[in-house]
Amino acid sequence: MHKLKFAIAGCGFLGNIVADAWRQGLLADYELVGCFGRNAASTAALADKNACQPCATLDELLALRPDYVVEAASPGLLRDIAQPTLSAGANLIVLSIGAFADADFLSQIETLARTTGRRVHLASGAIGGFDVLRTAALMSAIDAGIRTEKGPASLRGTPIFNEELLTASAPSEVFSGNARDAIGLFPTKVNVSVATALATAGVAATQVSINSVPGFLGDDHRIEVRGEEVHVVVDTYSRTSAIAGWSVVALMRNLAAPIAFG
Ligand SMILES: NC(=O)C1=CN([C@@H]2O[C@H](COP(=O)(O)OP(=O)(O)OC[C@H]3O[C@@H](n4cnc5c(N)ncnc54)[C@H](O)[C@@H]3O)[C@@H](O)[C@H]2O)C=CC1
Ligand SMILES: O=C([O-])CC(=O)C(=O)O
Repeated sequence: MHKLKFAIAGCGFLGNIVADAWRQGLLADYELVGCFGRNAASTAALADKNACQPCATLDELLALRPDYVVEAASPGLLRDIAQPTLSAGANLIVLSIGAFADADFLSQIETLARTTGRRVHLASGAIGGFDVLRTAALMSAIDAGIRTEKGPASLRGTPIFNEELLTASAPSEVFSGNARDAIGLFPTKVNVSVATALATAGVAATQVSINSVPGFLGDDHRIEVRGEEVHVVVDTYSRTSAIAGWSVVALMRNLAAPIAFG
């Protein structure tokens, strides 16, 4: 059977979930040909475990002629690899969707995807329901928003963090604004808000509320869209971000399936 070739860019937590799923036989239509990352040890570890090629550069990875490159690294890496990947004839599967809050970058990649005949697939990540969200957005003007709850410790390292959040007894809203400002403040923590915005009202008009909830473990993302005839709520709780890696596995299965969703 002819297999589609895929490669992984970013050999951390989520990249390994995809590779592990492949090794366990859940991506039977694919061959994992290589992986790439800036951390040589984690790149070598993923390659060893999966008997694929460890690559020190994107060029090395693209020389393996993958049909799909799975980006599981960072918004910065997505910016670096999107153009060369499409130009080399590969399709992209993206987790660091926040990079597409930049309208110029988004439009440049959209144009390139059209001219190369390749596609960029946005993984559902830690949320979902893009089908019904996109449908609702077509039907009438909509109000769209996403309310995220996180434990205070997971906000450490962000500009809004302070130690008092750790001892607070009540939930508090630590950010309220639009999706563009949210990803600017939390570049690796709210890809979900940009994904929601791209599926609904756009990054300027999609409301984002981020809440610190004492004692909360994991993330809860509640997306709500109201139109003239429809009211959609998509609420996803996940104890860890593993769901985002698994969403790539589900997406890849759909891409290769004879009977597909969407
Ligand atoms: N769409 C969604 O719902 C979600 C998206 N994400 C995003 O997925 C991405 C991956 O997340 P994790 O696997 O948890 O991160 P991680 O930190 O465990 O792994 C990322 C790997 O990519 C490598 N990397 C990062 N930037 C790089 C660069 N510029 N060049 C080469 N290698 C680079 C790192 O060395 C690391 O090995 C992140 O951008 C994260 O924000 C995470 C959770 C949900
Ligand atoms: O894992 C999550 O719940 C969300 C997340 O990190 C992101 O959107 O980047």
